[in-house]
Amino acid sequence: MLNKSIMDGDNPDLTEERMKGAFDTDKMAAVIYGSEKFAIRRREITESISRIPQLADSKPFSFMTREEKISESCRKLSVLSEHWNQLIDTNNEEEALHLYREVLGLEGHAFSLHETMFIPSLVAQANDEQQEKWLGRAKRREIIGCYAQTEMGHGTNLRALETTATYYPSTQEFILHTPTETALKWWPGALGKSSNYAVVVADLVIRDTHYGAHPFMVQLRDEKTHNPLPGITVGDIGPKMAFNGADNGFLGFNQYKLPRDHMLMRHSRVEENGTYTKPPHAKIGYSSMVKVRSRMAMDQGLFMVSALVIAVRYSAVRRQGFLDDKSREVKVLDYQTQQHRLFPSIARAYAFIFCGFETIQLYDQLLIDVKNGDTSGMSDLHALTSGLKSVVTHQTGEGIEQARMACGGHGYSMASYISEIYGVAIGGCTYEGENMVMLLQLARYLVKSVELVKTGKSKELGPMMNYLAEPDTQIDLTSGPEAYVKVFQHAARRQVWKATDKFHQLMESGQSRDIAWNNSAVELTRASRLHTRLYIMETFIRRVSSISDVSIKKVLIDLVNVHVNYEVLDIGTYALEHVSSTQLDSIRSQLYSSLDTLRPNAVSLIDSFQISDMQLRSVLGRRDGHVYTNLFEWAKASPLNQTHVLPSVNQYLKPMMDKAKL
Ligand SMILES: CC(C)(COP(=O)(O)OP(=O)(O)OC[C@H]1O[C@@H](n2cnc3c(N)ncnc32)[C@H](O)[C@@H]1OP(=O)(O)O)[C@@H](O)C(=O)NCCC(=O)NCCSC(=O)/C=C/CCCCCCCCCCCCC(=O)O
Ligand SMILES: Cc1cc2nc3c(=O)[nH]c(=O)nc-3n(C[C@H](O)[C@H](O)[C@H](O)COP(=O)(O)OP(=O)(O)OC[C@H]3O[C@@H](n4cnc5c(N)ncnc54)[C@H](O)[C@@H]3O)c2cc1C
Repeated sequence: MLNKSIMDGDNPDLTEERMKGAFDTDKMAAVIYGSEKFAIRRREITESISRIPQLADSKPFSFMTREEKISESCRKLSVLSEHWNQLIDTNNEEEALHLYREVLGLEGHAFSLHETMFIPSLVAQANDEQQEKWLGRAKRREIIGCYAQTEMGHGTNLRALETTATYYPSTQEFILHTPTETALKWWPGALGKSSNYAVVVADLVIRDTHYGAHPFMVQLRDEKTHNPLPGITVGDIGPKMAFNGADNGFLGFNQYKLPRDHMLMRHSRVEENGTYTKPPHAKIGYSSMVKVRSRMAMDQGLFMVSALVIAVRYSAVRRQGFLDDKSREVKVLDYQTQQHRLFPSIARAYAFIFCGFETIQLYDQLLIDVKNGDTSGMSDLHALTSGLKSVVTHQTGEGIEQARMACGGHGYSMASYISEIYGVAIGGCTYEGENMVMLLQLARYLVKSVELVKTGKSKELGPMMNYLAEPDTQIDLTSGPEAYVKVFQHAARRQVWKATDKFHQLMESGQSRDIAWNNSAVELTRASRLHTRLYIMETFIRRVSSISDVSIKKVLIDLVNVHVNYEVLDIGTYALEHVSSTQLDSIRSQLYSSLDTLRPNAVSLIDSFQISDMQLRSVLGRRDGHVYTNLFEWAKASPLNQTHVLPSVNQYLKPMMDKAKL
């Protein structure tokens, strides 16, 4: 069987789609998840979870209050604690993330930041003795940690953080203090109620000299009672647009004492007498953010896929209107507009995930290099991940919203669960650095690269930057996807140079650097987006070219064709400077025919992600495709439907109507 999702009793429309698939979905899963071994492990973990009934949701998330969601995830975490070693290799981050996604979902939980930022901060920033003291405890989950950096008044501008950590050689202690209301830590995930420890980022002060943001390991709560320790004010910041299973929190310090060895000292040090040793790279303390940004292409790709699994399956069973055959309504997936709405996002999701693999590996390598004293790769990865997190979060938001609309009215219902996926995913446009700000970080790197070319130092260009020094050439669009890469290179190069020239001209006209930068900022962000989209396209093509299995490669080439045609048309205003409007018309025709080519494999392409019904938490997107029965059952389970007459009717509406009758 080529599509491993075929089951007796499924909706025949979906079975028909699965029969049409021209490739083996297990083999595709191995490509998506990087190896056959991991794809198998994912399935095994999912299977093992299904044998532990206490790990199932006690009721649909959409019917739970925020308090119930938090309690439910804590209940499951306590069940999981009995099964960790039997379910996963606890040293394998990807296995742990898969387990969390299955059992706890995407709405957040007590350990949301423990694995993603707290432990990585200890790994990257704590010295060997500190790791000896805390890392094992954190990994065994004896303590729960989070990452507390953002303050109510400042998130983006780290240099303006107000929380101080002042060192006193006489007592060999730091005093952590929150000098103003705006200095309250505000937003850290799992800080409010769950965590008893935090990596706190504070301005290091020694003898009135401010050394800027540094990380400190801080105990927040008593390990026996879980009460906040004296000098600490901590709580939950309230409900959010989504992600309400997490207790994002606030935190204030009132002259809170911290032993000297609680500053994380792998890279910078404060000696007993207050002597400060600076780190080998000024931004090395920012590594936890780079770690998360390097994961975001993968994580956002998976968010988009979840919405697409729902929308594509639903579109294959939803019949509405007629095409040729007037005896039976068509599957809405047969409409060109529906395909145009969904298939380019499927292509982007694959592309993001392939990019994500690369950037995760680049971060892991950087960690090793930095440990060995080599910080030379930091700027490259910072620039790359800054652009990538901004582009993928924005496009993921767009893709998920299109998926919702593609499900018509039912997409708007919580039964689809798409609104929750959307709400969680677009948080990524903000966290780990607001998107515009991060695009401008990449732009700094791009501008410097142009300056290298201008001053004859092209040899010093970083990875991916050589195209900035190349001349424009004729593009032969019949020569395959590489020609589309050339279009993107031309468009990105032109925009990067244009934005840089504008910035330089404004400075030459007398504007200060900062003002000239601000007056060029929109053009600079456009340059960063084009550069990043070029990187995504190149990575996608490179990954697909490396595949040896013929049937897998064939369908992925079809997907690449959708991608390159769609992307070039999407940057039409930039591309027009390099391709004629007649060529754009021909790209348009190719896009429509590539949608057609992909159509028979659409369901198998999204089934290949092997996202279980449990993980998807969507009534509309279930594997069995019995949409209408499932939807009705779900609505009947709504708390509002547990009585025929609601108390509020008796209390307010009936008396009001009765009064009106008098
Ligand atoms: C970078 C800043 C914007 C500026 O920093 P600053 O110090 O002021 O720097 P400048 O003086 O301007 O100089 C810039 C130069 O420095 C270089 N630089 C900057 N950063 C780096 C770096 N990291 N490495 C190398 N070099 C760097 C830069 O290139 C410049 O160089 P040059 O001068 O041009 O040569 C900084 O202020 C900043 O980073 N701001 C952003 C702040 C930020 O990102 N905050 C993040 C806070 S933490 C957070 O947000 C956490 C969120 C967690 C969310 C997790 C939620 C998960 C939800 C998903 C649920 C999924 C569930 C599924 C299950 C599961 O997976 O668990
Ligand atoms: C779901 C979620 C989870 C989070 N988790 C954590 C966590 O675990 N730990 C933690 O410490 N923090 C966390 N945060 C906080 C998050 O990191 C910050 O909100 C984020 O970095 C953005 O900073 P800000 O809120 O200060 O935005 P602001 O910087 O105030 O952004 C407001 C506007 O100003 C613009 N702007 C600001 N500066 C510039 C500039 N220099 N140039 C151009 N435009 C600019 C932005 O583009 C934006 O349009 C979380 C946030 C969310 C939403």
